[in-house]
Amino acid sequence: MVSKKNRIVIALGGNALQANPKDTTAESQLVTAKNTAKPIVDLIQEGHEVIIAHGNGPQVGQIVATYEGAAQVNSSFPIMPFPECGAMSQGYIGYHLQQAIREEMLHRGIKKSVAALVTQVVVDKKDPAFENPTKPVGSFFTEEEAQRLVKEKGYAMKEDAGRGYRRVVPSPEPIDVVEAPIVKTLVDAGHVVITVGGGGVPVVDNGNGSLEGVAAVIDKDFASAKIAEILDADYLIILTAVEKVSINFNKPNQKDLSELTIEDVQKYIDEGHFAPGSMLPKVKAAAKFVKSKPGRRTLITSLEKAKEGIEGKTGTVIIS
Ligand SMILES: Nc1ncnc2c1ncn2[C@@H]1O[C@H](COP(=O)(O)OP(=O)(O)O)[C@@H](O)[C@H]1O
Ligand SMILES: NC(=O)OP(=O)(O)O
Repeated sequence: MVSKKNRIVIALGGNALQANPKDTTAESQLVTAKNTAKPIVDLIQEGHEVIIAHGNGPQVGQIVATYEGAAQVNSSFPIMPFPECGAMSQGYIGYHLQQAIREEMLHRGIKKSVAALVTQVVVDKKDPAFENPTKPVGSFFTEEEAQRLVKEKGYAMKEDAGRGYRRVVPSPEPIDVVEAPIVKTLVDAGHVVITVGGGGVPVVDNGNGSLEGVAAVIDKDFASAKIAEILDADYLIILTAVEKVSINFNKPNQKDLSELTIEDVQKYIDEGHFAPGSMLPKVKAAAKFVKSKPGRRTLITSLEKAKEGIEGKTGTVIIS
């Protein structure tokens, strides 16, 4: 699929980075990051300019829950605001990715630097998403546990694509990436950049030159499409837990798709084939990026199949 030298934004799923939902330890995530680094460094080795974005749904939820748990044990322990937890998740995941990518590049004799940049993304404080939480964060719960959390903590809980119940938080649309000029400077200079982690820390512009963090989680697929547009990227590659996008997902008549036009995407969205909070934002972000300029393409595939997907052997390609 990717032949000549290109500028490529790779979006890594937060769930995909915690490959085993039963093992959400940092040690396990670092192992996944090391495996993830391989197909990323393949692209770097081929001479492509690579920018990495990543999700943080499970991780930010776990950070929030850790602070809440600590405050229950010791009331002098502060509750950490959501945007600060988002920034921590960027540091946590960015650290793993930069360590893994650096090591893989060193191993292959590639002399490049990699840096994770704490990135703020501007959202509209009047975005209707604030009234309707949709973004799943944190661990998966049974229906019973979810009902208890609604009662005890006032969380909004929703079923997540047949995998169990998760807390949901508002997910406003990304408008602008505050640090985009710095990302561009670093990429132009040949460095590998990890940015818009967790969709970026959501901030609103107060109109007086100051930015203020807000309690939300931006969808990293939309943030990735946004930074890809700003950087004039050729490709957006969304790596998640499934090899291909499907229609009739999880049903006996499930059909995996290899290629989708933006018209197909709209048709299947209208028919309700993509679960909100999981596959729906991916296909929407894919179509948005492809539509933004002729020649742009998006690939959606799994971390494990990334290499084959990039070689055009599997995955779902979205074209105009
Ligand atoms: N139509 C569909 N085709 C493929 N996967 C789907 C579909 N609808 C929902 N899904 C689910 O979406 C998941 C990807 O979303 P999610 O786990 O939120 O991604 P991320 O890797 O970005 O964290 C897949 O693993 C799958 O369980
Ligand atoms: N922020 C975000 O989109 O995270 P996930 O990829 O984990 O859903």
